[in-house]
Amino acid sequence: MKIFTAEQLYEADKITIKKNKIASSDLMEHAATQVFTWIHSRMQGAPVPIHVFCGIGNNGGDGLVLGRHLLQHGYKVQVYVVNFSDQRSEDFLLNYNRLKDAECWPTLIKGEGEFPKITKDDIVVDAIFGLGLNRAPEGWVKALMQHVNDARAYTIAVDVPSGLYANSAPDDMEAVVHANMVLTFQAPKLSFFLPETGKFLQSWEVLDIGLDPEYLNATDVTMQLIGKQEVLPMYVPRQKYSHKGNYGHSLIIGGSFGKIGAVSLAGKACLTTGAGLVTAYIPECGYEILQIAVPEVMVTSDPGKRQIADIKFDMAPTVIGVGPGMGTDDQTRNAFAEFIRTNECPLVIDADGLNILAAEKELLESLPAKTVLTPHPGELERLIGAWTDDFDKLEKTKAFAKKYDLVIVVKGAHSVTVCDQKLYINTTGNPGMATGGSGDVLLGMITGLISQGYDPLQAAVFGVYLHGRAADIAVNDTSYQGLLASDIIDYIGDAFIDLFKRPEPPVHEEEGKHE
Ligand SMILES: NC(=O)C1=CN([C@@H]2O[C@H](COP(=O)(O)OP(=O)(O)OC[C@H]3O[C@@H](n4cnc5c(N)ncnc54)[C@H](OP(=O)(O)O)[C@@H]3O)[C@@H](O)[C@H]2O)[C@@H](O)CC1
Ligand SMILES: Nc1ncnc2c1ncn2[C@@H]1O[C@H](COP(=O)(O)OP(=O)(O)O)[C@@H](O)[C@H]1O
Ligand SMILES: [K+]
Repeated sequence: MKIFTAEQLYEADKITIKKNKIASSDLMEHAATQVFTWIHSRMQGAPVPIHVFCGIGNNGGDGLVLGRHLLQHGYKVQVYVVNFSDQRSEDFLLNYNRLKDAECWPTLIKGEGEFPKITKDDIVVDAIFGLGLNRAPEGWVKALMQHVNDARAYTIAVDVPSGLYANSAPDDMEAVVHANMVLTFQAPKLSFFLPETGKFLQSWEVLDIGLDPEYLNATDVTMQLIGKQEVLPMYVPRQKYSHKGNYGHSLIIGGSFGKIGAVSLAGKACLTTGAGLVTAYIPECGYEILQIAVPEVMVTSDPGKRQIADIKFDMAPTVIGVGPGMGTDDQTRNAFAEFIRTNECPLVIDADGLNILAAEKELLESLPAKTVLTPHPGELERLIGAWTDDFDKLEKTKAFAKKYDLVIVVKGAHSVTVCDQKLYINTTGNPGMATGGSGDVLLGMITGLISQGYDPLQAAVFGVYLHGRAADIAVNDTSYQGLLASDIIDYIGDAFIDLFKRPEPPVHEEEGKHE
């Protein structure tokens, strides 16, 4: 799914109005009616008090339209105008008058003494600020937002939680509405997926408000949300007459005394994702451990007993995954540096491989084009330096990826793959994955996909998707707490099968009956 910037959405707005010869108020009516339908289909007329807070721009206008529909359907609704300015947008005014014609007089809020009482069993609709926010809300407006947050009522934000920008960090983290649900127009916004801003919402849904599909299809975006629809076209089926030689030979380099498990996880994940052959290159101490732990993986041992000391192997791998459990001992560091200087094979690098690269930045110049790096935030910071906020982090990662021609997977709740100035934001995965070893599994999976012929960007995007999806299926059996990295491997097969499952048809109230 495409993620548009606020500017692109404003442009789509204009084009839709012009092309369809409609008034902007028609678009507002349509958009806000979708919000109404969403709420109405869930509340079914329940007499729960609904507080609709409207700003004075078009986001507020949406709130007024919604208020009118709720009222006309008999809901217990109170509409407030958050009067932070005496200006009003044209469509706000139009809908203000329509609301009055429907015999509803919104309450004007002009200061702190005028905040309404909200209980936690009420419903709040936040239509204070939308995409037009251009500075931090201050004074009593900020206090009102905090009043809403303190009430802990179920809060539905229209388009965006007020105080949040679509594609930059809020100026004041205290001046943002916390939304249980965001009903966002036409496309999700980048800020929904980054840790510092995503925390302001629990869930989101896109409402199709009918913006011009031709414009939306033709407009190039630099950000994409990656779900099943996006990865399915990447999937390459297995051929009937193929043999293991068709699916590549992966080499996994890593491990040290006490951390052989990291290689065993990566090697097994690599095979389970479909690599034809996998060899592990590890220090001598891990030889028997690995042979016993994963019999399908072949093992070559390094001359170093407890850590890698000199990376030399007698084979021609299709791809090399390097770093898990490797350590950063001086000997290992020298061996890794020498390996990077002479290597020409495609690479996927994680963990200590990244730490050594961060300490010896000149090595970055020797990486093959489109080498995949999979840093967690700590490793990323060592590589690219500190950032001011999540958006700055992505900009810096883009610049770094461009400079060295890399594919970088910024790992997190929504892992973001960065390549050629574009962002691919993953939608699968869950907090159960915050457990030791899950990154090793990811390295193995991406390596396994490159081994089979996926290009590095596709391997990263598809690998991150499958990794998260496997964990999402696994937690049905394991719980979040009980999920281990090895469980993710056990469910990789289910994640592949799931690619071809259609969503269940909606169930009617009569249990078990499908439409
Ligand atoms: N795009 C679409 O497809 C469609 C969009 N629609 C809806 O329009 C929404 C965008 O509406 P919008 O442009 O009128 O901006 P909105 O967020 O209501 O408010 C801006 C107002 O607030 C002010 N202001 C800003 N920051 C401030 C601050 N910190 N503290 C105080 N004031 C501040 C600013 O004025 P200023 O003071 O800067 O002169 C301005 O008056 C969008 O999110 C969606 O809900 C749908 O109806 C139809 C289809
Ligand atoms: N809260 C979360 N939601 C979704 N995915 C997560 C979450 N926490 C961690 N992950 C995923 O788990 C993996 C953790 O990797 P990493 O930190 O390198 O772990 P380790 O070093 O223990 O192997 C990443 O792919 C990350 O995206
Ligand atoms: K809002």
